[in-house]
Amino acid sequence: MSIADRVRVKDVKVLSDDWYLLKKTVFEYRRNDGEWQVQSRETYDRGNGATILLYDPTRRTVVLVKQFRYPAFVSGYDDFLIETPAGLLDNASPEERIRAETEEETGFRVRDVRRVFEAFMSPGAVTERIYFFVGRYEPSDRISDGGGHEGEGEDIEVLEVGIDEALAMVADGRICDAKTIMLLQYAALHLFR
Ligand SMILES: Nc1nc2c(ncn2[C@@H]2O[C@H](COP(=O)(O)OP(=O)(O)O[C@H]3O[C@H](CO)[C@@H](O)[C@H](O)[C@@H]3O)[C@@H](O)[C@H]2O)c(=O)[nH]1
Ligand SMILES: [Mg+2]
Repeated sequence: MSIADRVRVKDVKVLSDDWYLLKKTVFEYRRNDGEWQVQSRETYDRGNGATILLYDPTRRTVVLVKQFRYPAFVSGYDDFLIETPAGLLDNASPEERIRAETEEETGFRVRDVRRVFEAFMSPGAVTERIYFFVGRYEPSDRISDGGGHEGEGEDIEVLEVGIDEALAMVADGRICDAKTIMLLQYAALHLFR
């Protein structure tokens, strides 16, 4: 049996269809006890995304990006956010997208990338699934400054940080972005010994 057999959509209202899409859906859900219950949920659809940890196991470093994030700012965070490079898929495959995005944001040309897991980041409200990658780099792989698209408002600083320092930044809160914490912990477990 599929979950689809337990959901009957009754009504879908588009609340906002601007940069991304916000809908309110009324549906019936069949509970574990067999009762059908009417529920209403808002879903915010920005498509799916991809993110990558570039790591150099020889020099024990990783590449991160630092940028202004308005939603974090309005949530009371008065600093730039330090993150792994990431981007929305925009109909491309996750691997295709992460290669292009890494180059745009960091200036590093990526060689081999490896998909390590995928995750819903906020499944109570946001439809987005993020595909997580890791890839090795060397200093000579840097072919431009990166920085993102100025015309789209991107103003990205590229950081190269030692893995131990990056993990210390997670511990003391200087890194507080979920995808970044997930990839750094993956790196501590599997990429750096
Ligand atoms: N005009 C306008 N531009 C927007 C809006 N929202 C985003 N943008 C612009 O759309 C572009 C999206 O850039 P990407 O690099 O593709 O995405 P991202 O913002 O880095 O998002 C990545 O990280 C997010 C946070 O972790 C992820 O949620 C997302 O999936 C992705 O991985 C950026 O230039 C951003 O400024 C908006 O409401 N209005
Ligand atoms: Mg981005």
